[in-house]
Amino acid sequence: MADTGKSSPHVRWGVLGTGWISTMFTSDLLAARPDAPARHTIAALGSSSLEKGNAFVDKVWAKTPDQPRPQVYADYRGVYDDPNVDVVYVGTPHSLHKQNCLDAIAAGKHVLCEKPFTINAKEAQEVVDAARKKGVFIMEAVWTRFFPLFKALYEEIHVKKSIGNVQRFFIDFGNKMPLDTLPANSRLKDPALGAGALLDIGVYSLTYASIILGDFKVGKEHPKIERVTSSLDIVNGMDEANVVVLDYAAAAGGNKTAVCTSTFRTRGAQEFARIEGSTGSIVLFGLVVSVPGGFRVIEGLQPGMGEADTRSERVFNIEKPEGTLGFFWEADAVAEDIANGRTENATMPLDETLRMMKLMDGIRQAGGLSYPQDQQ
Ligand SMILES: NC(=O)C1=CN([C@@H]2O[C@H](COP(=O)(O)OP(=O)(O)OC[C@H]3O[C@@H](n4cnc5c(N)ncnc54)[C@H](OP(=O)(O)O)[C@@H]3O)[C@@H](O)[C@H]2O)C=CC1
Ligand SMILES: O=C1OC[C@@H](O)[C@H](O)[C@H]1O
Repeated sequence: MADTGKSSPHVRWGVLGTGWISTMFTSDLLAARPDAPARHTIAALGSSSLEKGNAFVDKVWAKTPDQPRPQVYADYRGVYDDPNVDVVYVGTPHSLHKQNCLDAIAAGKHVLCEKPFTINAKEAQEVVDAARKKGVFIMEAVWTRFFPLFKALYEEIHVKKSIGNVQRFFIDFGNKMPLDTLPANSRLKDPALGAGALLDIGVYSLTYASIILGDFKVGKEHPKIERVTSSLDIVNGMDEANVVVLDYAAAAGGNKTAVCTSTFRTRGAQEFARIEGSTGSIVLFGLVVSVPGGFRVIEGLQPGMGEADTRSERVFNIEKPEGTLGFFWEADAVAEDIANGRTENATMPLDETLRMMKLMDGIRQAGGLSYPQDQQ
């Protein structure tokens, strides 16, 4: 079991998959962080082959050779059955998440599963039910929620009330993908693997909108969304781009609208989102939507013609250790939860995952986008 001593919690991870996200997640956990609130060991790695697994370890551990190397397995079963693994990290394509989670749960492991949690809400419910029955911890890895950005935004919007009542929110996640040259079996192109902008990156735009317009409330506490309007641009069985408008009437203050877009066709701007309030606005910026860098608070409204400009501006920048992306924040939260015997995380509870999956199911249904898994 995870170390529950009084010192900082320590968890031993078993990673599934050797792709892009497993590389980034693992590198962040191995990076030196002197003030880290939790300790992480990568105890095991599951891959489709020993060759791939060992090549992954050689590459990822090159910068931190003193960190213990994991046991490498030529399948995922080895990770589920490894007694040195406390929590399984699912870094495989979306369509595999359900089975990987169910297998890890059946083996009694805690789970952190990449976003989107599953292909649809039905699959998500199956996994949630299994985890609850087994009594293990499970969370969807919506890592951006764990950035200090949202705590700082809460302070600005709800404590300092720097921009008055929030009225509108605009966000765009543009992530240009080389769709013409990617192989047909790429997870970004193959509908059977859950390809499409909504599930891959639209989930972030919807997450930000939910947090900002939903008064930072998750799961069953989340205010009702009065109307969802959307348009999916579907090519070869997947949405290459989408637009979703969320109208909230029941949020505090009422009548708030979010315009959320995501696309695989172009790279979005560095200033990716804007929160408009009755007395000011906040502009969010960063590398990409999933890796925010901070925000600018603009107190005061844009002057009208002939009016003096009385606005003032402040900037909040997110600090993190050199060379890291910020995956350690969600990993630390998982470690804290497991060490304290919790089976869900308060920032990203299972009801919030189910709510988001249902929201995306509805958007896909309205736009005529279905995956093979929807028929099962
Ligand atoms: N939080 C974040 O910022 C990000 C999250 N993600 C999420 O992580 C998941 C994986 O994405 P990403 O790492 O980009 O994907 P990759 O294609 O780069 O890697 C996926 C890995 O999964 C394993 N795998 C198992 N079955 C298959 C299959 N049928 N086809 C392809 N790979 C398979 C492979 O590892 P092996 O052969 O070693 O088993 C492969 O390397 C997705 O669900 C995505 O949404 C992705 C990027 C960023
Ligand atoms: O979660 C993600 O964020 C970054 C993107 O590059 C990636 O496709 C997506 O899965």
